[in-house]
Amino acid sequence: MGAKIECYLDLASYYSYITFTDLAQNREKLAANGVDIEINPVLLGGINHLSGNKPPWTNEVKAKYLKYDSRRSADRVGLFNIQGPPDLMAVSHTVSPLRALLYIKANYPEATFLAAFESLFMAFWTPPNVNLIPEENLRAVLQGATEKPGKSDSKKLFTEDEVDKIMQSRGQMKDVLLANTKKAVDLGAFGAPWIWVTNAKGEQEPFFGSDRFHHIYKFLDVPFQDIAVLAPSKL
Ligand SMILES: N[C@@H](CCC(=O)N[C@@H](CS)C(=O)NCC(=O)O)C(=O)O
Repeated sequence: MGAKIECYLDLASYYSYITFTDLAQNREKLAANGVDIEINPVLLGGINHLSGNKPPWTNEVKAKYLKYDSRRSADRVGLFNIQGPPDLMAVSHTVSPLRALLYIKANYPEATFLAAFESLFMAFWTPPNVNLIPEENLRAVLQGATEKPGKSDSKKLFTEDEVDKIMQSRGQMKDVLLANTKKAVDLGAFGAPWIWVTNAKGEQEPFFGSDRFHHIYKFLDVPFQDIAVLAPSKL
């Protein structure tokens, strides 16, 4: 097995979106360094349940801090317009869109799966924050999804018939979503993004969070630029 980054991500996880965006920006260079990326949809609620954890924002003190940290993290990857839905708890049970993504992953090219994932992330986290639980909302986002997410003038990802098929067939992916979620927990997950990395020597380690890429790249032994203080710039 070659070097690989396997990510376990939920649409309702803010830091999963940051991770997804960061990896999209580095995907080509990682491939050039012999590192494959695989994105696995999981239900964060299931991970929390199975691992005995709770979303950090349910703790008032953490929620206060996360206001700063989430904005800084989004700025770092260029997502300047995202914010949590006001009713995050109510819209977090993303089983239906995650199953749709799993169906797309199993039946379409990787680029289509990635563009669909990004379109759903964008809809969920960009005001006015689409609630993806009602069937008609999910259908509308898939219908509007394009090859370049956010650019309505680029080619549509799916025809109306294809959206119908995805909507009708997503129930088939029930067990796959469950298996992915359990697998993440078996790999040690207590939250998302959970990132399981295999290096060229075949060694494997887990990483938690969108802010661990310096550790991941060191473990993978790929060249990267680490955080370093520079001398003050001269005028
Ligand atoms: N420091 C991490 C935080 C990641 C994080 O808080 N993820 C949430 C979901 S969006 C979670 O599952 N947290 C579980 C925990 O903190 O125990 C990052 O920057 O990505």
